Amino acid sequence: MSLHAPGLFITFEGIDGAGKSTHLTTLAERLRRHGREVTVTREPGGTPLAETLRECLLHTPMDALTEALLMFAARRDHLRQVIEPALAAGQVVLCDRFTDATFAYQGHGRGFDLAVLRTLEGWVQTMDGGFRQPDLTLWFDVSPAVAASRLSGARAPDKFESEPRAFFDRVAAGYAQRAAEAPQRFVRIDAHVPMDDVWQQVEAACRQRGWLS
Ligand SMILES: Nc1ncnc2c1ncn2[C@@H]1O[C@H](COP(=O)(O)OP(=O)(O)O)[C@@H](O)[C@H]1O
Ligand SMILES: Cc1cn([C@H]2C[C@H](O)[C@@H](COP(=O)(O)OP(=O)(O)O)O2)c(=O)[nH]c1=O
Repeated sequence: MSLHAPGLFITFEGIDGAGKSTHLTTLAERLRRHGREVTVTREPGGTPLAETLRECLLHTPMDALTEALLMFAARRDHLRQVIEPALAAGQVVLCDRFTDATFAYQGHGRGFDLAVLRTLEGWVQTMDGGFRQPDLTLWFDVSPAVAASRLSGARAPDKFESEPRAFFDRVAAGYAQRAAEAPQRFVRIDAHVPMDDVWQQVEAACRQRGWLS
């Protein structure tokens, strides 16, 4: 019999300014109070190598294939060094973005070939124990106009946040498509509403699965 609860892999997705980081922090606190060990991490990033790649990805212009390859290279290192060991130890891994972001941003935002992304997803997420996908993806769905108003003045925009509104319209449509393709993995969170109401939806998704009481 396992000595600890099974690991859980929960990803947070949505356009910049949707409220992912805010609610990831709250969920981490709640799960810890509920007795779980929680690893909080992010993509691109989460390991020294992946954080180095993040710096390039967020600030250096490059073509869409280069961007997709670096995203997946960072992801492979992150899976091997952080995510898989934490899951094997029975922890909850809360990850700010994962592969759905690559489909939404590089695929739909930049118009890069989705079939190539599917191939890369298959290679990169095949681990010793099988194909790794999140147990749950919380998709913070908010209109690009609302997200932009939340971000304005909040922080200096990076390469992606500097993209025009039309880019974020495509990214948002990309998330909707990924969610429609995997309805058992995705939960749509209506992120237009006040923070407390957003949190209620996150909490409900976790309670339904028995992860919070
Ligand atoms: N539901 C909400 N209503 C109003 N403001 C919000 C809401 N959720 C987050 N914010 C604010 O919007 C900004 C961006 O939130 P953040 O969690 O950093 O988004 P993301 O991680 O998705 O980019 C922050 O200033 C945050 O306080
Ligand atoms: C994981 C990932 C992120 N991104 C982009 C989306 C974000 O604009 C950016 C960094 O994500 P994020 O950490 O959410 O930025 P911030 O710290 O400013 O909130 O990287 C991709 O384009 N593809 C990906 O696969």
